[in-house]
Amino acid sequence: MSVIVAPSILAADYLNLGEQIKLVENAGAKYLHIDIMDGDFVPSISYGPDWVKQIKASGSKLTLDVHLMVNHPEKIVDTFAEAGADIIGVHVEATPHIHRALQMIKNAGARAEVVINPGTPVALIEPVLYMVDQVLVMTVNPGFGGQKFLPEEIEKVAQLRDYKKSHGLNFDIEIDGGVNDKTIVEAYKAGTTVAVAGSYVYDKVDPAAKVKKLIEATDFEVD
Ligand SMILES: O=C(CO)[C@H](O)[C@H](O)COP(=O)(O)O
Ligand SMILES: [Fe+2]
Repeated sequence: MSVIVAPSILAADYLNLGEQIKLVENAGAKYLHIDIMDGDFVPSISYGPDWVKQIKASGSKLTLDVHLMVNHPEKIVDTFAEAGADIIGVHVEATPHIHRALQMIKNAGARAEVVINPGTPVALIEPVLYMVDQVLVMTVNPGFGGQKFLPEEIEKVAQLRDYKKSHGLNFDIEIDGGVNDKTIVEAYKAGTTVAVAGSYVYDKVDPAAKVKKLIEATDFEVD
Protein backbone atom coordinates (compact mmCIF):
# COMPACT_ATOMS: atom_id res chain seq x y z
CA MET A 1 0.00 0.00 0.00
CA SER A 2 1.21 3.48 -0.84
CA VAL A 3 -0.15 6.92 -0.18
CA ILE A 4 -2.72 8.28 -2.66
CA VAL A 5 -0.97 11.13 -4.46
CA ALA A 6 -2.96 14.32 -5.10
CA PRO A 7 -0.91 16.76 -7.21
CA SER A 8 -1.97 20.37 -6.69
CA ILE A 9 -2.39 22.30 -9.92
CA LEU A 10 -1.57 25.51 -8.04
CA ALA A 11 2.05 25.01 -9.09
CA ALA A 12 1.30 23.75 -12.62
CA ASP A 13 1.84 25.52 -15.92
CA TYR A 14 -1.67 26.90 -16.51
CA LEU A 15 -1.10 27.43 -20.22
CA ASN A 16 -0.52 23.69 -20.62
CA LEU A 17 -2.86 22.43 -17.93
CA GLY A 18 -4.36 19.55 -19.90
CA GLU A 19 -0.92 18.08 -20.58
CA GLN A 20 0.21 18.68 -17.00
CA ILE A 21 -2.79 16.75 -15.69
CA LYS A 22 -2.24 13.82 -18.09
CA LEU A 23 1.39 13.54 -16.97
CA VAL A 24 0.50 13.00 -13.31
CA GLU A 25 -2.45 10.74 -14.09
CA ASN A 26 -0.30 8.46 -16.24
CA ALA A 27 2.34 8.38 -13.50
CA GLY A 28 -0.10 6.94 -10.94
CA ALA A 29 -1.71 9.93 -9.22
CA LYS A 30 -5.32 9.13 -8.25
CA TYR A 31 -6.56 12.55 -7.10
CA LEU A 32 -6.12 16.06 -8.47
CA HIS A 33 -6.05 18.80 -5.83
CA ILE A 34 -7.70 22.09 -6.80
CA ASP A 35 -7.08 25.02 -4.44
CA ILE A 36 -9.79 27.67 -4.33
CA MET A 37 -8.61 30.90 -2.65
CA ASP A 38 -10.84 33.91 -2.05
CA GLY A 39 -8.41 36.70 -1.13
CA ASP A 40 -10.14 36.93 2.25
CA PHE A 41 -9.81 33.69 4.25
CA VAL A 42 -6.35 33.56 2.66
CA PRO A 43 -4.48 36.45 0.99
CA SER A 44 -4.25 34.87 -2.48
CA ILE A 45 -6.90 34.57 -5.19
CA SER A 46 -6.73 31.51 -7.42
CA TYR A 47 -9.51 30.21 -9.68
CA GLY A 48 -13.17 29.26 -9.59
CA PRO A 49 -15.77 26.60 -10.48
CA ASP A 50 -15.27 26.88 -14.25
CA TRP A 51 -11.82 25.38 -13.80
CA VAL A 52 -13.36 22.37 -12.06
CA LYS A 53 -15.99 22.09 -14.81
CA GLN A 54 -13.41 22.14 -17.60
CA ILE A 55 -11.10 19.66 -15.89
CA LYS A 56 -14.06 17.33 -15.33
CA ALA A 57 -15.04 17.65 -18.99
CA SER A 58 -11.47 16.91 -20.14
CA GLY A 59 -11.96 13.18 -19.70
CA SER A 60 -9.52 12.84 -16.82
CA LYS A 61 -10.36 9.97 -14.46
CA LEU A 62 -8.70 11.68 -11.50
CA THR A 63 -10.80 12.25 -8.38
CA LEU A 64 -11.23 16.02 -8.15
CA ASP A 65 -10.27 17.05 -4.63
CA VAL A 66 -11.40 20.65 -4.15
CA HIS A 67 -9.90 22.57 -1.21
CA LEU A 68 -12.02 25.63 -0.42
CA MET A 69 -9.91 28.28 1.28
CA VAL A 70 -12.85 30.67 1.43
CA ASN A 71 -14.90 32.28 4.16
CA HIS A 72 -18.48 31.03 4.51
CA PRO A 73 -17.93 28.02 2.22
CA GLU A 74 -21.59 26.98 2.63
CA LYS A 75 -22.43 29.74 0.14
CA ILE A 76 -20.57 28.00 -2.68
CA VAL A 77 -20.41 24.25 -1.98
CA ASP A 78 -23.39 23.56 -4.25
CA THR A 79 -21.73 25.44 -7.11
CA PHE A 80 -18.57 23.37 -6.80
CA ALA A 81 -20.52 20.11 -6.49
CA GLU A 82 -22.42 20.98 -9.68
CA ALA A 83 -19.15 21.83 -11.39
CA GLY A 84 -17.96 18.27 -10.80
CA ALA A 85 -15.98 18.25 -7.55
CA ASP A 86 -15.77 14.71 -6.15
CA ILE A 87 -14.44 15.78 -2.75
CA ILE A 88 -15.09 19.21 -1.23
CA GLY A 89 -13.03 20.41 1.73
CA VAL A 90 -14.19 23.18 4.06
CA HIS A 91 -12.11 24.83 6.78
CA VAL A 92 -13.53 24.68 10.29
CA GLU A 93 -12.02 28.16 10.83
CA ALA A 94 -13.99 29.62 7.91
CA THR A 95 -17.53 29.17 9.19
CA PRO A 96 -19.58 28.95 12.38
CA HIS A 97 -21.68 26.38 10.48
CA ILE A 98 -19.24 23.56 9.80
CA HIS A 99 -21.86 20.87 10.38
CA ARG A 100 -24.26 22.50 7.92
CA ALA A 101 -21.50 22.97 5.33
CA LEU A 102 -20.56 19.27 5.54
CA GLN A 103 -24.23 18.24 5.35
CA MET A 104 -24.65 20.36 2.23
CA ILE A 105 -21.67 18.71 0.56
CA LYS A 106 -23.08 15.25 1.25
CA ASN A 107 -26.56 16.25 0.12
CA ALA A 108 -25.05 17.52 -3.12
CA GLY A 109 -23.57 14.06 -3.72
CA ALA A 110 -19.89 14.87 -3.11
CA ARG A 111 -17.52 13.48 -0.47
CA ALA A 112 -17.27 15.75 2.55
CA GLU A 113 -13.94 16.87 3.95
CA VAL A 114 -13.19 19.01 7.00
CA VAL A 115 -9.90 20.95 7.02
CA ILE A 116 -7.83 22.24 9.95
CA ASN A 117 -5.11 24.87 9.96
CA PRO A 118 -1.86 24.40 11.89
CA GLY A 119 -3.28 26.57 14.70
CA THR A 120 -6.38 24.42 15.14
CA PRO A 121 -6.52 21.35 17.40
CA VAL A 122 -8.12 18.05 16.36
CA ALA A 123 -10.51 18.38 19.33
CA LEU A 124 -12.32 21.18 17.50
CA ILE A 125 -13.49 18.86 14.71
CA GLU A 126 -14.28 15.79 16.82
CA PRO A 127 -18.04 16.56 16.79
CA VAL A 128 -18.15 16.23 12.98
CA LEU A 129 -15.72 13.35 12.44
CA TYR A 130 -18.57 10.81 12.35
CA MET A 131 -19.90 12.44 9.16
CA VAL A 132 -16.80 13.09 7.05
CA ASP A 133 -15.17 11.10 4.28
CA GLN A 134 -11.82 12.83 4.62
CA VAL A 135 -9.95 15.10 7.05
CA LEU A 136 -7.29 17.47 5.72
CA VAL A 137 -4.51 18.39 8.13
CA MET A 138 -2.72 21.47 6.80
CA THR A 139 1.03 21.03 7.12
CA VAL A 140 1.62 24.72 6.25
CA ASN A 141 -0.50 27.79 6.83
CA PRO A 142 -2.86 27.92 3.84
CA GLY A 143 -2.63 30.49 1.07
CA PHE A 144 0.59 29.81 -0.80
CA GLY A 145 2.46 26.96 -2.45
CA GLY A 146 6.15 26.30 -1.86
CA GLN A 147 6.22 26.65 1.94
CA LYS A 148 8.16 24.52 4.41
CA PHE A 149 6.50 21.43 5.89
CA LEU A 150 5.56 21.75 9.59
CA PRO A 151 6.57 18.38 11.14
CA GLU A 152 4.65 19.03 14.37
CA GLU A 153 1.41 18.55 12.42
CA ILE A 154 2.18 14.84 12.07
CA GLU A 155 0.99 14.38 15.66
CA LYS A 156 -2.49 15.43 14.54
CA VAL A 157 -2.45 12.75 11.86
CA ALA A 158 -1.63 10.16 14.55
CA GLN A 159 -4.43 11.51 16.76
CA LEU A 160 -6.90 11.19 13.91
CA ARG A 161 -5.72 7.66 13.09
CA ASP A 162 -6.25 6.68 16.76
CA TYR A 163 -9.68 8.36 16.82
CA LYS A 164 -10.67 6.47 13.69
CA LYS A 165 -9.68 3.15 15.24
CA SER A 166 -11.28 3.78 18.63
CA HIS A 167 -14.57 4.97 17.08
CA GLY A 168 -14.76 2.48 14.22
CA LEU A 169 -14.64 5.20 11.57
CA ASN A 170 -13.13 5.02 8.13
CA PHE A 171 -12.29 8.52 6.85
CA ASP A 172 -9.16 9.29 4.82
CA ILE A 173 -6.49 11.51 6.33
CA GLU A 174 -4.88 13.96 3.91
CA ILE A 175 -1.96 16.30 4.40
CA ASP A 176 -1.29 19.44 2.37
CA GLY A 177 1.74 21.71 2.25
CA GLY A 178 5.48 21.15 1.91
CA VAL A 179 5.08 17.50 0.93
CA ASN A 180 8.01 15.82 -0.81
CA ASP A 181 9.53 12.33 -0.90
CA LYS A 182 11.21 12.95 2.50
CA THR A 183 8.47 14.72 4.46
CA ILE A 184 5.83 12.20 3.36
CA VAL A 185 7.52 9.23 5.08
CA GLU A 186 6.84 10.01 8.77
CA ALA A 187 3.41 11.42 7.92
CA TYR A 188 2.53 8.20 6.10
CA LYS A 189 3.72 6.11 9.06
CA ALA A 190 1.44 8.18 11.31
CA GLY A 191 -1.65 7.40 9.23
CA THR A 192 -1.74 9.74 6.23
CA THR A 193 -3.67 8.10 3.39
CA VAL A 194 -3.71 10.98 0.86
CA ALA A 195 -0.87 13.45 0.19
CA VAL A 196 -1.20 16.73 -1.69
CA ALA A 197 1.96 17.91 -3.44
CA GLY A 198 2.19 21.11 -5.48
CA SER A 199 5.62 22.60 -6.00
CA TYR A 200 7.40 19.28 -5.46
CA VAL A 201 5.50 17.64 -8.33
CA TYR A 202 5.14 20.58 -10.70
CA ASP A 203 8.76 21.62 -10.51
CA LYS A 204 8.90 22.26 -14.29
CA VAL A 205 11.34 19.34 -14.60
CA ASP A 206 9.60 15.97 -14.40
CA PRO A 207 6.16 15.81 -12.73
CA ALA A 208 5.71 12.12 -13.58
CA ALA A 209 8.97 11.16 -11.85
CA LYS A 210 7.94 13.10 -8.74
CA VAL A 211 4.60 11.33 -8.49
CA LYS A 212 6.37 7.99 -8.80
CA LYS A 213 8.87 8.99 -6.09
CA LEU A 214 6.05 9.75 -3.65
CA ILE A 215 4.46 6.38 -4.38
CA GLU A 216 7.80 4.57 -3.98
CA ALA A 217 8.68 6.42 -0.75
CA THR A 218 5.50 5.05 0.85
CA ASP A 219 5.53 1.56 -0.62
CA PHE A 220 5.42 -0.25 2.73
CA GLU A 221 2.79 -1.47 5.16
CA VAL A 222 1.65 0.57 8.17
CA ASP A 223 -0.85 -0.59 10.76
O1 LIG B 1 -3.55 24.46 -0.02
C1 LIG B 1 -2.47 24.77 -0.49
C2 LIG B 1 -1.74 25.97 -0.04
O2 LIG B 1 -2.53 26.69 0.79
C3 LIG B 1 -1.94 23.91 -1.52
O3 LIG B 1 -2.60 22.71 -1.77
C4 LIG B 1 -0.60 24.07 -2.12
O4 LIG B 1 -0.68 23.92 -3.50
C5 LIG B 1 0.47 23.16 -1.58
O5 LIG B 1 1.65 23.49 -2.23
P1 LIG B 1 3.07 22.90 -1.89
O6 LIG B 1 2.98 21.41 -2.11
O7 LIG B 1 3.98 23.60 -2.83
O8 LIG B 1 3.36 23.23 -0.45
FE1 LIG C 1 -4.64 22.74 -0.80
